[in-house]
Amino acid sequence: MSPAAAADTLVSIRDVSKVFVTGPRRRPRTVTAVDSVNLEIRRGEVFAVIGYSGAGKSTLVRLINGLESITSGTLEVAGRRVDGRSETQLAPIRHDIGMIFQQFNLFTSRTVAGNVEYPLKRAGWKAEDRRARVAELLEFVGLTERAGNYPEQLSGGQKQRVGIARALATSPELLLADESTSALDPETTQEVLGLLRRVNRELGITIVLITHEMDVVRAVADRVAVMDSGRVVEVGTTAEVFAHPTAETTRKFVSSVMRTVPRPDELAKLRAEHPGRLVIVDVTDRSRIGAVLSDAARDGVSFDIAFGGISILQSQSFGTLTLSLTGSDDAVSRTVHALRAVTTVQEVSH
Ligand SMILES: Nc1ncnc2c1ncn2[C@@H]1O[C@H](COP(=O)(O)OP(=O)(O)OP(=O)(O)O)[C@@H](O)[C@H]1O
Repeated sequence: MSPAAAADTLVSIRDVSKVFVTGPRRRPRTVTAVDSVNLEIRRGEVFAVIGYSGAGKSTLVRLINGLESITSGTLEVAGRRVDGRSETQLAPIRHDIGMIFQQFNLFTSRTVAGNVEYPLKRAGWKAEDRRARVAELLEFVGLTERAGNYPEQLSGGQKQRVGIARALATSPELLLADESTSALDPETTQEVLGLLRRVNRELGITIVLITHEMDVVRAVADRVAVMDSGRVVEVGTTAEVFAHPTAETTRKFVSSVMRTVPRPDELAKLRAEHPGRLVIVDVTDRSRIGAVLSDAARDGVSFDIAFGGISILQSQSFGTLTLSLTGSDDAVSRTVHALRAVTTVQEVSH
């Protein structure tokens, strides 16, 4: 790795595995929760880890802050080794890492201010400094008025905002968010995601966010890793992964929020309705499909849009269109050829 790349990396995960041993001592069973994972998480990014239940997401995140011990491999946060450290050695590293949880994990017997103040007390801050810091944090998350309330008096979204304020108290460089919006309704989810975006942009804090919802990835993540059975099966910018998912699991996730390609049963129906040659074309900012189709019209080829969808993600257009092309065989072939020159074309066989 070049020194510049190293400076950019906040979390470096190299060939990391975690094996749990469960069951009775006579017949132990092993579960490889994280399997030979390699990831570099860059300073300042929002990095999402997505996967179905049991994929190993929570375990991976718990390895990052040393809540679980690493079975093999090396893991560094801000250049400091996390693997093979004692609890005492982990303390200063954890100081740099905040964490928020699905069930908020607030102290029910402490007020909102008391919850946010807690890590400052542990870090040995003076009462006066603690008061000022708590006020600043509550203002940032918009809960100044709620300082004296107890968690049970708050909505789910407000509780998570307290969780965020508490996690930020000691100014960590990294925030780990484990299914931080899964217990919330869609509107509150958007509100909490908006706050996480501010944490990232205004405070410059790197965020590693675990989720099983592709909508959450789309809303906030710069890059995403897809996990399946303990392995990272795909990693890329959110736009790349949405536009060109390669792993089967990723395709399923993307189609859960974006379905621009017809299913096989829908294709049969489209074929029956559209007598022309059916092709599925990728639409991106660079593909000049409109220009090709205008030329095709001059060549006697007409087209119908049978299926499709185009969306914008991280300011880039992406999607697909299923086109039905009609005209002489030669002219239609010329059009398909011209489309291939500007984008990816998938022929739908008859
Ligand atoms: N403490 C543990 N002891 C034994 N097995 C565990 C332990 N923690 C996790 N596992 C197993 O490791 C695998 C990965 O679990 P993990 O919780 O990391 O997945 P996940 O993707 O976060 O799923 P979820 O979204 O349901 O939390 C699962 O098979 C799980 O049963």
